[in-house]
Amino acid sequence: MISRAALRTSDVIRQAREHLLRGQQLPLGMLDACIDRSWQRCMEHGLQPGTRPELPRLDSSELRTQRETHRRLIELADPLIRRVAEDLRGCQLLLATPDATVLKSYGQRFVLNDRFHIGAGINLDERWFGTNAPALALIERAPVLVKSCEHLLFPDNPVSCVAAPLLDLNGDCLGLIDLTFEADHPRPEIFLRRVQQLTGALEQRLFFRHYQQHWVLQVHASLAELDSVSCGLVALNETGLILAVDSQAAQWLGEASAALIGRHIEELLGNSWKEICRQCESCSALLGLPLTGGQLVGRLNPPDQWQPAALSNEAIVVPVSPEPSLCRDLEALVEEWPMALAREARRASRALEVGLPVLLQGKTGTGKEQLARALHISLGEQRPFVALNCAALPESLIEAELFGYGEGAFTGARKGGYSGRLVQANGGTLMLDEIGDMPLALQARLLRVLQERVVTPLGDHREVPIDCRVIAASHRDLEILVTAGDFREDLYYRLAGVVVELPTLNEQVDLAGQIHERWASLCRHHGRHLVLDETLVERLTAYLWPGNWRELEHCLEAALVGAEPECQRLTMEGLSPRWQRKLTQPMESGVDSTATSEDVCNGSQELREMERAHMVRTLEAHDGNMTAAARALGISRSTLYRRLG
Ligand SMILES: Nc1ncnc2c1ncn2[C@@H]1O[C@H](COP(=O)(O)OP(=O)(O)OP(=O)(O)O)[C@@H](O)[C@H]1O
Repeated sequence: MISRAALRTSDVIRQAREHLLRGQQLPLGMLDACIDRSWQRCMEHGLQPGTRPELPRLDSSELRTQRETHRRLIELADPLIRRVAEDLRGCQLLLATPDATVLKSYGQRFVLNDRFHIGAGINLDERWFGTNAPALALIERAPVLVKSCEHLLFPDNPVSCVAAPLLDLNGDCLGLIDLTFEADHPRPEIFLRRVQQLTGALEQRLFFRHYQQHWVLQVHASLAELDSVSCGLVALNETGLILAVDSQAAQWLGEASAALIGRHIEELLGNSWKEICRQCESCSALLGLPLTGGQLVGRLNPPDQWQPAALSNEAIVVPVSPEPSLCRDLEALVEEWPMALAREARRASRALEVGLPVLLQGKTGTGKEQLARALHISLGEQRPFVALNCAALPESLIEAELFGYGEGAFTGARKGGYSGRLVQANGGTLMLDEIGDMPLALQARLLRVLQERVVTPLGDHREVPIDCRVIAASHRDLEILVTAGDFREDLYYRLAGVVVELPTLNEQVDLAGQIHERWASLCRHHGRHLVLDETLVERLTAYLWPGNWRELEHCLEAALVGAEPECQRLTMEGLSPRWQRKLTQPMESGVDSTATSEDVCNGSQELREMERAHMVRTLEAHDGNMTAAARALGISRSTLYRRLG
């Protein structure tokens, strides 16, 4: 289907459309077979080229209900699709239900024609939308490519799309993933492969999840490919009997799944099952599989992925001992801050003191952790400060890490169990960093703990009372996440006792003054006395600083410690070539997508007007949804409000 569809030229497809409009039968083979079938079905539904259909679209509460219904699908697919969307700039990815209702949209937002944009809440059923990749993938139960001109009702639309269904272990359809890209892309089959890889990876994840209490054998002909989507998976019970075989494994093993299920793995491996299990008592083991017809490589994964080694891995836990530079007393920290912000920080400190939670919001490097530590210190230095980065922990470990577990809670649990970060923070402060990245299912458990103030460790029925102050932080706007259904509203209100929004460097009222302050403090710290050249300061203030304070600090400190001993004034020439380049080409400097919008906003009145018009258009394209529009523009929602205000 891939190559044949790719070979169809738009001229041939146009001719086919004309045949259809004249009521003539299409010559056999003129269209790709699945497109042909789809066009025939569309005609039977009364659709034909030129039909302008009314598309059903869910309102926000209906969409929330759909998302709740398909919560498991979203939790499974969301992180992977996000990653692909970040990779494939300029493409749009959709996650949809088995009846083609779009649950979420990622990346670019394409508009099909002046009437519809593709986004969450629309339903792409063939009966009203005509030929399209999501509908076809569901009907054909296979990956499909639908080129721009093959969309029966929208032949002049600017996009082509590929889609693949996501099947569960029984072969039932859980949903689908669509990838939409510009129609003139020369190699659409690349996207088809990408979407197949994505659904393949998700199906493997489902298999591992389903059989997490069992042994899972990965098989492939090549060691290098053992972790790829082309590897096959076999689930085994504790005695080595085969419980399930996925389609890839059946291919590698050269037999139908049904013929393999119920047989003993020793028949395939030649080794004793006991011996193999002993090899991988604490971790997965690599095996050579001497099979008739050739040698395969395998990896046998023991039941339950939660290994004690992984749980005690300190690298995934934010260290409890604070970095010296981050440990500043609250008053010293807010001394130079704008008055309103300093007032908010003091308010947060008072709130924390009486047990109210504090939420710190701000882009990366805006000083959330620094403020959290200062707030903690203002309560009394003797108490523990426990920071947990919710984004850095694998999803399967967060629960054990937060709530702890009892002895023998699962295979390989530490002797004596583990108290968990919440209990460790007892009497002190718990910082839940990047809380916006916490999976929805865990949010529910955390909410219960915060309400009831007791923790029940995994595998243990005893309740442990906890008494700690909570500071949550996120670079993502939690209100936006709540609106999008990605963060629980009730948890948001539980955490947002006092909200402090930390401004980006570009939002500082007196950035030049702040740069001088920071420079003076660094000079004191390093015992140097260099003057900052004013032309350089101008360049520094014009730069966008996507990494905020952290980036500024790196830039200034590197220049200071690298300056010649006799140097008295730091000018542009004193900076590294990389920094000189960044500061002279500010528009290109941004890895950060805020660069374009922000930079234009700093420009002339005319540019500002153009920027505003662009924002209004984007907002309209997103049905007035500020969250979605801000995301599409690559700026924060508050920035969007401000710029439009
Ligand atoms: N107001 C400030 N003045 C000067 N330096 C600051 C200020 N705020 C933060 N910094 C410095 O910026 C760096 C980053 O701060 P911090 O780690 O607190 O930011 P963050 O918002 O938690 O970042 P991330 O979200 O990436 O974890 C630190 O080295 C800190 O000392």
